[in-house]
Formats: sequence, structure tokens, C-alpha cells
Amino acid sequence: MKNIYTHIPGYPRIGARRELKTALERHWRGELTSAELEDAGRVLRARQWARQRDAGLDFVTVGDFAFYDHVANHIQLFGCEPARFGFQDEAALVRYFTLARGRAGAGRDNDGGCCGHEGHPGHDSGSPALEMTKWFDTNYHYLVPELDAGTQFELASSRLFDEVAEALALGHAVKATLIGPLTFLWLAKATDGTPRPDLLDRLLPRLLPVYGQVLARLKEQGVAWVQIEEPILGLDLPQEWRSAFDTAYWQLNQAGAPLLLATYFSPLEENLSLACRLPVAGLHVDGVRAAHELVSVADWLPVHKVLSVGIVDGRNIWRTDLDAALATLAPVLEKRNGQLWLSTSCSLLHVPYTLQPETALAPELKSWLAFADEKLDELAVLRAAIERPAAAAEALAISRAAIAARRASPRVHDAAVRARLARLPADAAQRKSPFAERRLLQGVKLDLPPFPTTTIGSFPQTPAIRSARAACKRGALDGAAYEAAMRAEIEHAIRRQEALGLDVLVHGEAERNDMVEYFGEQLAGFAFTQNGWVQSYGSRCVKPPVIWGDVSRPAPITVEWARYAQSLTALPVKGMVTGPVTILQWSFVRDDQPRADTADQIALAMRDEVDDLQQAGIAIVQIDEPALREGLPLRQGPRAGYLDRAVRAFRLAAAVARDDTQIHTHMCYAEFNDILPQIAALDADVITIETSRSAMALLDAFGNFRYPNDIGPGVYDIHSPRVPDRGEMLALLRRARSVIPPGQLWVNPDCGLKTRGWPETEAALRNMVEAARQMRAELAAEAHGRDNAEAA
Ligand SMILES: Nc1nc2c(c(=O)[nH]1)N[C@@H](CNc1ccc(C(=O)N[C@@H](CCC(=O)N[C@@H](CCC(=O)N[C@@H](CCC(=O)O)C(=O)O)C(=O)O)C(=O)O)cc1)CN2
Ligand code: MET
Ligand SMILES: [Zn+2]
Repeated sequence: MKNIYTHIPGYPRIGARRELKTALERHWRGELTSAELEDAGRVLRARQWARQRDAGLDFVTVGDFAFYDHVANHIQLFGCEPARFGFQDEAALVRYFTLARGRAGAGRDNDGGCCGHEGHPGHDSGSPALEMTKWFDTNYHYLVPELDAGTQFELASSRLFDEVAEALALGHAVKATLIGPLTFLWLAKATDGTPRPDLLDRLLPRLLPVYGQVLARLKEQGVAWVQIEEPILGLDLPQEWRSAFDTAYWQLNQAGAPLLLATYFSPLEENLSLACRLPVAGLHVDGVRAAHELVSVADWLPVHKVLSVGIVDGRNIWRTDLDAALATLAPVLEKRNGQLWLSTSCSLLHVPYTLQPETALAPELKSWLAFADEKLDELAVLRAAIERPAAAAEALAISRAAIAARRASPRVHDAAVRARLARLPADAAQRKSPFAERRLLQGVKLDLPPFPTTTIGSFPQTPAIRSARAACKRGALDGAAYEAAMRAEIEHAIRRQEALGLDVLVHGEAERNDMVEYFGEQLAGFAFTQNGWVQSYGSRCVKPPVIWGDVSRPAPITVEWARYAQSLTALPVKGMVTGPVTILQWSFVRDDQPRADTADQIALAMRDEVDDLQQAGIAIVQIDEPALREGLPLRQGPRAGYLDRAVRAFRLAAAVARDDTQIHTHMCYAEFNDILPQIAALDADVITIETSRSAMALLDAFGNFRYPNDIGPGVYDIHSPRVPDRGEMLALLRRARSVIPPGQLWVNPDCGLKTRGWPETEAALRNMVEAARQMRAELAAEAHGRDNAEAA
């Protein structure tokens, strides 16, 4: 009997050359039929299964593929598409993309969005898409199931079984994967206000029989294993959710399919013994983020059950230190009598495909990395090292040399960066004067009207901009011509903003491929890939930069663009930088020092940029931090420490501003209510914040909390081409005024406009400016009324 098996929880799906993105966007444009799209999916799946088999894995994983999102696949599998879509006899794939992208006439389009979440509920006849939200602490967005007390489930899609049949027909040993019932319900939202415990009470008994049918069918098909993912076991769960696991898994076990319960991203802690005693055939745990629990798990898990250890990091791109991994595994192997499954910590969805086409990476750095395919190879080496050490010796030696080289590399360390951090003055993260004093100075300098209008930074990234950049990369357009093209875009953006009557202008970010990658490309200590795409949602991808060494800023990054934009106009142009926490969160971060230390280094680099911007005559600088909330640890315990360091990093970047330089920040993921004190502690002079998802409910929280500084609640959703009218925005602003003093209020959209087109952008901003003018008129009338009353 074999002792060591290897598998992975999941593989990326967008395609090594983004084939799925291309196919999807062609399908949505009507250039590819459903059948052709299905073919493209089949080709990708066949390729990824072959890759898993060729790498020596014992099972291929089936069910990790999705045309848009795997949670959405489960919505169709369980037959719980929301009634509000009013589906009749549309084909499954048509319904699927309607759930994901909405239906014209209202709402938003999820593939046009920048921040990827819900806008205003439809004001007209169409159907807004399902809300998107972050998958745990990743930059991947899933579609949120909409349930209510009356939801019924039924086995409604054969897609999973078809894919299993496809893999079996190709001769693979199959491990199917499903999101578990508790995690599925946890990720859903109640649309009828049913409290979560009640939703669990009512819906779990209805959902379990459908899981039973799915499992029975998979078993009948002949899958070797069913992986059932319950990552919520890594959260601080309310007691009723913990108890529900016992009942649920007792029932699921009746189907007779061998279940591998999979957890990831977070330690099990108080759920450890629960996870170990559930009636399943095996347990997968995250051996990277919860390495300290491995021995306990090995102890608690009955020996007849399979233990799968995710020892290779699925969330980062560093080559595994195989000696360290083997040392970690040794006591586990001993306790398990040599029987073990080896795996990546989580699905490889969160890392790029392969290093192979990365010809521009420095060879030394490249030898330190492992993307998805290289991680599969690492699993094979680990297995060999345990089973037949002699056969693995050469591979281990290569790996060992790379790890040693990385550890010893002088290029990773920059003494100047460390010295600068070490001798920072005690007040480096503190603005010179309190907000009340700064605001007076800024008021005099900027001379803005009440309810000043502005935007969040980006204007449409038109096909012309993207193709100029692509041409420049190919060498078909020289640097000077590219720069001239971007300057023309900036001038265009400035002129349009002037014509619209906005008060604080932006340069529009035409020159940026992405708000993080762009800075990564120009900071020392960062590397960037040519093809290291990771799915963010639907067809949208990002190329996270790699932070491999101490970070510094060799030269100013945004200053010339900002200076040019300011030279075109008498109105203030807001400088635009990405904050240290967001740059950290949306990059692959070095694992040889605490993340907070890397954040501090980035903060100093951005501090220099902020300083250079103010020296260049830029009076307002925005430091974007949309990922501050996303980086919050999944468990309560480490949250306070994270928030402390995150706030400090932001303040390090911002505090270089003179009193009369106005610092803005921007955040666009809701659920800020629990971190308001920390948002206030950022001490930005102005925060522009996404509010449309919560229809200004967030504002009540800001109002109750008495948020001390200025605030621009987004008055319209940018995820849709729909143009909101003046009245709608006025209603939101009046509502905002009722909870926030008028002197503190700014007027702006929810987020940047890079994924929008110019026509709807201009129309919406025109209405927004009119709404602000109306607010000013009302304010003036009130003041006039007061004067008259006093005179009488
Ligand atoms: N890093 C990051 N994370 C984020 C966000 C964000 O803005 N950045 N926003 C939130 C939502 N996530 C998003 C993620 C991606 C995109 C997005 O638009 N991505 C683009 C790629 C953006 C990019 O890097 N563009 C490059 C490369 C563009 C490209 O693909 N060019 C073509 C060629 C085009 C041509 O020839 O015309 C090619 O290389 O094949 C550029 O502009 O230079 C896409 O997938 O389409 C939007 C939102 C949360 N997380
Ligand atoms: C995801 S937040 C985006 C902020 C950025 N300044 C923009 O306007 O695009
Ligand atoms: Zn935003």
C-alpha cells in the first residue's frame, strides 16, 4: 500500500495565457457561441488535469473550474437562483451570466467594475447582478448567494457531473470538490432580513438532502474522493454554527462517498477537535498558516482517517524550503505511521500558472520562485524525499541551493533602508498640527466652495490608452511618443473636468496599468512579471508584483505627470498615490520578515513621493487604501496588532505633508463599521468612501461615531454605465447632511472611473455637480434665513 499521496485543493482556471478571459469577453460581445465557449472550457480543463497527472498527483481535482465564479456554480447546482431575476426558459449558461453580470436596464455590470461590488438596487426595469465580495482575505471576489427564509433547494445542474464524466473519460483518478453546506450558507446573505441563526436553522435541513443527492451521484460515477471545503472552520464561529457541523456531517456521511473535509487560510483553534471528530474519511489542513497546529491535528485525528497537509504555500509564490517542510512533516509522519497526503495549503487559484514564460525576471530571483506548476513539482519532490530519499537527493540539493542563495543574497538587504527606519524620529507618523488647525490653513489656500466636488482618481482606460501601452511594451511605440499620448489623455481629462465644473481635479491615471502594479514597477525591491495573471473576478485579472527585497524609491514616480496636469489649470489638481497597506496587500510579499516591516518600508517610499508632490506645488495628495479592510486577519486575535501597524504605515506616508497640504484617502469596500476608530486614526484630512452598497447606512455609523475630519460619501455607484440623475444624488447628499455637519461634506463618486466609458462618465458627473450646486443653494438659503431671524 502506498503511504504518501499528493493532490491539490484546486488549480487556476483563467488560462496560462488568459484564454478563458479572452473567450469570455468574446462570448459576451457575441463573437463566440455558447457551444464554442463550452469547448474552450473543456480544452482548459483537459489541459489542467493533464498537468496534474503529469506532475504525479494521485488525483485530479474536478469542480474547481468555473466560467465566472465557483460559488455561482454552486448556486446553480443547488437550484437557488434568486426569484428576482424572473428566469423562465433561458439556458443555464445564459442565466449564469445574468446572475454574474446583471441584466441591462439597471444595476451594475460585474465585469465593468473596478472595486467589484454591488451598486444601487435597480432603479429601472433590469436586474442588478449578484453582489460580489472578497473571498476571505484574498483579492478574489465571489458572487454572494441570495437566500431567504423561503428558499428551497433542488439538484438543478449537471455541470459538475458532466465535468467528472469528462475527467473519468480521459482516464483520470478523480477527486471532486464542493463547497461545504455550512460555508455555503455562511457566505450567503439573507434578502428578507432573516437573522443569520434563523437562516441556518431553516435552510440547513433543506440543503442537506441536496448535498446527499450530489454525493450519491458522484459516488455512483466512481470518483475516488469528494473534497468538501469548509474554510469557515478557520473563523471565530458563533456556537450555533459550530454545533451545526455535527448534524450536517453525520447526515452527509450517509451518502457513502469518501469525504475529505478541507480547511484553509487560517488555524482551526477551538474548532480543531470538532474538525477532527466529524464523521468524514479525511481532513485537509493549511500547513502554512496553521503549521503550529499540525502535531495537534495529527494527534486528534483518528488514525484510520486520511490527513492531508497543505505544506506548500498556495497564497504566495516563494519556492518552498523543502528541508524545513520535511522537518515540519517529520513528527506528523511519525504520529500517522508514515501515512500522509501532501498538498498545497489551499487552491492555487491565488497564484499565477507558471514561471516558464517569465524571460524578463532576473535569473537569480526566478530561481527563488514557484508558481502553480512549480508547486506541483515541489509536491512530487517532497513525496520522493519521504519515500525514496536517494531519488530525491538531486532535486533537494537544487532547492536547498536556491533557498540558501536567497537567504544570503546581499541584494535582498539595503542597509540604508534599514538605517532610515531605525532612526525615524518619534513623531514621524504625526502631522505637525491637529486637524482643526490644518483645516484652517488648507481652507485659506484652497478656497473651495461648500460641498466641494471631486473624483476618485482614474478616468476611463480607453482601448486607445491600453493599446498605446501595449504598443510601447512591444517596442512599436517609442517612449517619447507614449509619453506624448499619455499627456494628451491628461490634458483631455483636465479640460473635461473644467468644463464639468468640478472643484478639485485629478490627472486621470491614464499612464497606470494598475494602481499597484504601476508603483511596483518603479520601486526598488519589487519585481514584476510579464504573464503572472491572477483572476480577481470574472474575466478581470491582476498581475501582483513580487516584493523580494528591501523597498525604496529610486526616483519620483508620479510627480511629473501631476506637475504637468497642474500646469494646465488654475484649479487644484489632486496628486494620486497608492497607500502602503494596499500595495502590500495586492502584491506577493516576501516571507523572510514580518509583513508590517515591509509595509513600513513601502510607507517611507510613498512618504518621499508625497513630499515631492507637495514640493512640486501639488496642494492635495490622495493616498488610496482600498485594501486596508481586506488585510484584516480572519481571526479576532491578531486584528488589533494588524490595525495598529496598518494605521502607522499610512501615517508614516502621510505625516510628511505640511499643515497646508491636504491629505485625502479613499476606501471602497463597505463593512467599515467595525474599524471606524482606526479609520479616524489615519487622520486623513478628507476620506472619500464607497457608500452606495449600504445606501448611506454607513454614514449613520460615521455620524454616530462623530467622524472628526472631512468625508466624501460616494454619491453614485461606478460599476454600471447607468447614469444616476441629479435627484437621486441630491437625496443621498441630503441624507448625508442629516448625519454629518455640512462643513465636513465632500461630493464624489464611489470609486475610480477607469472601467467606465466617457459618455456615461460625463453625464453622471454633470448631474453630480448640479446636485452639489443645489446643496450649496440650500445652505445659502438656510444661512440667509438665520440672518433674517437674528435681525428681526
Ligand atoms: N491590483 C488591483 N486589485 C484590485 C483592484 C485594482 O484596481 N487593482 N480593484 C478591485 C477590483 N479588481 C479589479 C481587478 C482587475 C481589473 C482590471 O480591469 N484588470 C484588467 C487588466 C488591467 C491591466 O493590468 N492592464 C494592463 C494590461 C492590459 C492588457 O491586457 N493588454 C492587452 C493588450 C491590449 C491591446 O493591445 O489593446 C494584452 O496584454 O493582451 C494595461 O493597461 O496596460 C483586465 O483584467 O482586463 C479591475 C478591477 C479590487 N482589487
Ligand atoms: C480600487 S480604489 C481605486 C482608486 C484609484 N485612485 C482609482 O480611481 O482608480
Ligand atoms: Zn475605490
